[in-house]
Amino acid sequence: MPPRARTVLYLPASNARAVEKARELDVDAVILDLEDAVAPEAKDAARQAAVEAARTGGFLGRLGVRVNALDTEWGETDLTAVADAPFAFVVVPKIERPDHVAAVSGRLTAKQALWLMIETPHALTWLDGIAATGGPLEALMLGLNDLALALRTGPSPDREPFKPWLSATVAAARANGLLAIDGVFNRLEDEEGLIAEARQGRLYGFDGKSLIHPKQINPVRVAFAPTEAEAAWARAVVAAFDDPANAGKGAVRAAGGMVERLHLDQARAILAEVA
Ligand SMILES: CC(C)(COP(=O)(O)OP(=O)(O)OC[C@H]1O[C@@H](n2cnc3c(N)ncnc32)[C@H](O)[C@@H]1OP(=O)(O)O)[C@@H](O)C(=O)NCCC(=O)NCCSC(=O)C[C@H](O)C(=O)O
Ligand SMILES: [Mg+2]
Repeated sequence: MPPRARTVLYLPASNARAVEKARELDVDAVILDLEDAVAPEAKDAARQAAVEAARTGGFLGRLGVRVNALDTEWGETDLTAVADAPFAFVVVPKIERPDHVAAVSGRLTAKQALWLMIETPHALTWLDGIAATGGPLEALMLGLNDLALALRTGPSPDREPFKPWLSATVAAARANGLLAIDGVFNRLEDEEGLIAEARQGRLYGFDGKSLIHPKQINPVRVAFAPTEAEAAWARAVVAAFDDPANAGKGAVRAAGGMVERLHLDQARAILAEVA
């Protein structure tokens, strides 16, 4: 079972204050960014700061690092440095094809998982092959800022142009036992919009969402947790199958509808999330 990843917080590894703050934040995962959040002139210092932060430890969430794309001048140095540090996972951006994944997988330590950003048109066309590469691969993360740019999509309140890719990413992740992490929400002051987008992501099947600010943590954690109605449904399903009158039945009545044993598994999964 992959680890919980409802709340995944990015921060620039070059921002010492944010790194310090991230240690006390109750998130499922923290990603120290070496890529887009770090200016070119700060790349070397950020890499060093990330490695030091990992060695010092003390983060409540699992600690990951996002390296620069492997075809940039920093990618190779980043990968060598972070593979030598105690990061639980390494995020690689701008992956385009399955053979790119194989080149990275062999560079990580046995304890490091690999998370891949799906954020280029090529990655969309190679999605199934990328997701099936196995090895240390643990998660697919959508990079919707880069995708919007590359696909030339326009703004849409409901992420209309991305809907096929939201579904395809979740399907590729599910088919390969991976986590599916939704993209970031850029509008820092729009909590209502953040909640709506997080709920949409959960509806599409994502395990969690990428975050860029501490104030996004709580709304997203709540949006990804089972609702009271879902928990009530799950309790009713479990109770129905526990009822001796239903012993040996595959399909029974519960919560006003028909449920089968597959729903019992779903109900147990929901109750495990509530706990
Ligand atoms: C977006 C920000 C630049 C905003 O910064 P700022 O206005 O300075 O923040 P605040 O003053 O509101 O900060 C309040 C306190 O919280 C700390 N803080 C802020 N952000 C973070 C964070 N992400 N993690 C931890 N702590 C954070 C501040 O230090 C303040 O602390 P204190 O001094 O104690 O009050 C900034 O939030 C930021 O840099 N966010 C992260 C940006 C980032 O990492 N981007 C890269 C990943 S997203 C991406 O690339 C998407 C993908 O690739 C795609 O293509 O879509
Ligand atoms: Mg990106």
